[in-house]
Amino acid sequence: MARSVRDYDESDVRVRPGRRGSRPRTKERPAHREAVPGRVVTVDRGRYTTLVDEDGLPRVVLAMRARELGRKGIVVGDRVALVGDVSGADGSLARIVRVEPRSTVLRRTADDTDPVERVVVANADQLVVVSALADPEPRPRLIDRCLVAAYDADMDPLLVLTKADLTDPAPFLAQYAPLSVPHVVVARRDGGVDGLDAVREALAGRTSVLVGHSGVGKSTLVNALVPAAGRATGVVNDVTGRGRHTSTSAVALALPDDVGWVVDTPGIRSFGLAHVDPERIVHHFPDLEPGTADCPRGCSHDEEECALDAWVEGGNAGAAGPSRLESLRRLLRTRTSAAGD
Ligand SMILES: Nc1nc2c(ncn2[C@@H]2O[C@H](COP(=O)(O)OP(=O)(O)OP(=O)(O)O)[C@@H](O)[C@H]2O)c(=O)[nH]1
Ligand SMILES: [Zn+2]
Repeated sequence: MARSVRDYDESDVRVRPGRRGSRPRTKERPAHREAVPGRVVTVDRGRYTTLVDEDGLPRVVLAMRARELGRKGIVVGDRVALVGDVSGADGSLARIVRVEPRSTVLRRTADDTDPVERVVVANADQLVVVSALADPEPRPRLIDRCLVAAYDADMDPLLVLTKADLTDPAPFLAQYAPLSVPHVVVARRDGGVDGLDAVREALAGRTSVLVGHSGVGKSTLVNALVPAAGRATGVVNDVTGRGRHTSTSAVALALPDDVGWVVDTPGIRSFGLAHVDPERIVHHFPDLEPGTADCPRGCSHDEEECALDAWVEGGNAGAAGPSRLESLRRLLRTRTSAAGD
């Protein structure tokens, strides 16, 4: 994580540009008021568990929000500046004085228990939709909704299809082929996970949010990818003193060898799509997008006057044009279909 001190502007933050790792890392380090950068790994009832890596020895630092932050939300994945006791020692509590600008935000849909649509993860660049090929059956409408959420958030989607040992993945893949979404197929073999290397490769160098409904094998995957996942959660719980981690908050886990992050999202089943602008989705179909030039103003791209039909019929999007347009419209329609299914 790059240390960024250039623009700390809080009055109680003393800026010392260019110094890095000059203090010895000891548990006894006194409280000080100089901001250090950290990344939020989980949020639980007003306590933020952050990972601070000043000198290549990452440590878990528990923090609360500073008053001067006002009502600004802090979510998993946020890069923050911490002051106060940033030692990470037992019982210590730092303060978050700044939230760095976010590169992306992923919002969860409003639901029965919480009517407000909320940002759940910041700064992720890939949305990994985990789906079983069987047991439970894939839910294409839910997958489509996740793809739309990814496109809207400017995140790259990745499909991870589990349980290929139970059924042939070909029919499912055929259904998704026109979207050309990257995918990885995994299966259980000899007590291990077959295809794990391909998943690792797809996650390398990225911050990936994993979503998937219950039973698809997401935990199995996370545990295989991050052998220390259980332990990491344990550390978090030691620090927060809250016992077993039962919250439904997302948890960011560092992949071994520092090759990226995965954010596990236990409680997130769907996304709010009502306000998604069709143009943001079409933008991910570069073969079709130029054809919208002749559309009427405010075209939904799913109406009679839409210019895309003529564009595709004219062969402008190649042989795959018709199926691509059909898939695009299928995604556009998820915005109005029921959430969560
Ligand atoms: N046959 C087969 N079973 C699998 C595979 N991956 C996971 N499972 C099984 O599927 C069940 C669900 O796996 P989990 O990893 O707990 O699924 P999850 O998505 O985390 O589900 P929740 O914990 O309910 O959120 C378990 O019994 C796993 O052993 C696979 O590739 N093939
Ligand atoms: Zn149109």
